[in-house]
Amino acid sequence: MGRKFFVGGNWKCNGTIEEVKKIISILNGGDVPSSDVVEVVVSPPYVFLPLVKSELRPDFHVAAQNCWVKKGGAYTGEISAEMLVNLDIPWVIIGHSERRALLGETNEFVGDKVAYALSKGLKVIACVGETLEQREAGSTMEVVAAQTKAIAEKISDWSNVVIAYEPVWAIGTGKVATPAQAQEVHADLRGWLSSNVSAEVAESTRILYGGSVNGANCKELAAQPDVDGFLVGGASLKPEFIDIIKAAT
Ligand SMILES: CCCS(=O)(=O)CCC(=O)O
Repeated sequence: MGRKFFVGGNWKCNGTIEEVKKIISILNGGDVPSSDVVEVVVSPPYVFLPLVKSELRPDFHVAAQNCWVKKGGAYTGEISAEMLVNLDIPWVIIGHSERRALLGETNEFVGDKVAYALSKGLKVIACVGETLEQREAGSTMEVVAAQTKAIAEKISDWSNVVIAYEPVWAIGTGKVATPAQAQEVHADLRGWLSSNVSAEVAESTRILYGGSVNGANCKELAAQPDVDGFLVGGASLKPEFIDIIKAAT
């Protein structure tokens, strides 16, 4: 059985209710393949989660951009896994590079958060990826394997995990990995899963590409055998997000 194509939209915006409602309207009017062909999940800033959940078309789903885990009884004021469950928000993005770089989220902490979110019944988009310096040093796969290992050490059930490979140097920069670069890392990552987790997990786990995906480059990226979809930034706030969903193969 093939892996269902997955398109996530990460609405990293300082938006207003009016802007969010406009995006919802664009999505609700979009002519896209059925949910049997492509799984669509959009991730607004926390404050808009209930609004998007209530107004978004039923064949699209909602994710939070992070969740906090109860550590020593304190929350950071962000949204917790338990609150997402209470709000009936099924997905959460964990380990985004901006949190790793700016908030010091370590590989182990990301692994703990993935395990905790899964334990509460959430589905997780787990982000991994290297910086430009790490790529130029030739350590891309070493970095991505270590990030994935930290997750693999904390979970046993991968059925609710999607991995998003984000070359940090392509996020919000307009630089995009070439299809060959994306395919190489995705294939190596799938090989790592096969060797270190299981052939079944390697075969069934969707690996998304994220980093300046747009309506112009999505088709060629989607044609790569180990690219199972996208986690889209800026373009997910625009009508071209419908075109990216249509790139589903
Ligand atoms: C894997 C995360 C990708 S993302 O959500 O940061 C969007 C990347 C972009 O800005 O194009």
